[in-house]
Amino acid sequence: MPSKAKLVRKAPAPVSKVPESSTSPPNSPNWPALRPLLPISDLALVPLLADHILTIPHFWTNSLCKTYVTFLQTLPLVTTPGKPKRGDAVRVNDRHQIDDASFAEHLWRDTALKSLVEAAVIDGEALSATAKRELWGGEILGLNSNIRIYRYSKGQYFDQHYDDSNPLTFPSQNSTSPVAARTTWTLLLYLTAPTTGCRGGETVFYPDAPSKRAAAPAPIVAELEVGMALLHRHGRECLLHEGREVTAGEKWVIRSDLCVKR
Ligand SMILES: O=C(O)CCC(=O)C(=O)O
Ligand SMILES: [Fe+2]
Repeated sequence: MPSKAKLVRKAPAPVSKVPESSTSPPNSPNWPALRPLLPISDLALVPLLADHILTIPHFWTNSLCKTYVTFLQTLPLVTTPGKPKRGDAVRVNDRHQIDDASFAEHLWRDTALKSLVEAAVIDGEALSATAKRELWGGEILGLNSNIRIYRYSKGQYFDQHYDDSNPLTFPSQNSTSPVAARTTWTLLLYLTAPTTGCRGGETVFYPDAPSKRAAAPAPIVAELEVGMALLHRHGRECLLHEGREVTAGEKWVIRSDLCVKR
């Protein structure tokens, strides 16, 4: 007979999840914990186009991205209906959209995002309070609770478009009444890249020509990198942009927006 000790099974290690809060919707997914992450000292805002496009390489680690792709595959994704509404860009991908203020808050506070955005050190220079307000479009509150998950498979893409700034109400930290807010920058977090077998899918920006007669500047290509976050200004100052067609593998993206006080 086996000894008692041998029969005692080790309890499975608890899977730590993003803790639920009162701001989780009833159908909130069981988001995996946001770790491992690199220390903030290893991360920085890197301009791709000054004042318009900033990236944070290695914002999420490869292993966290892998955990998320596995998890996100279990969510119900909706394939874009073939014909867009009038005025809407052609988006051909599979999407899961959820209003989840709790997850948005974790993505903001439990990662380096809040610190990097609030510190706004760009090219080694810390912006003044005024320059920060100008850059972010106001007093920063956090991330839009409207979380969008995109999966692009071979042949899928997001055609050229501009992202709108949207008015919304933001859950308040210290008072019960929500704060009037608006979105000012798009956040894209890439979970896959050529290193995971995804080809194509780059986000490409088309800056306006400086004058009618001037030639259009060269497009700016954000190459996919696993765990890289990209922020770009949207609303009135949004650059025309697209998600190029994926030609192999899958492109996975988490999208939210930076919100400021209205
Ligand atoms: O997937 C991309 O690269 C672009 C996504 C995008 O433009 C959007 O969500 O508005
Ligand atoms: Fe967009």
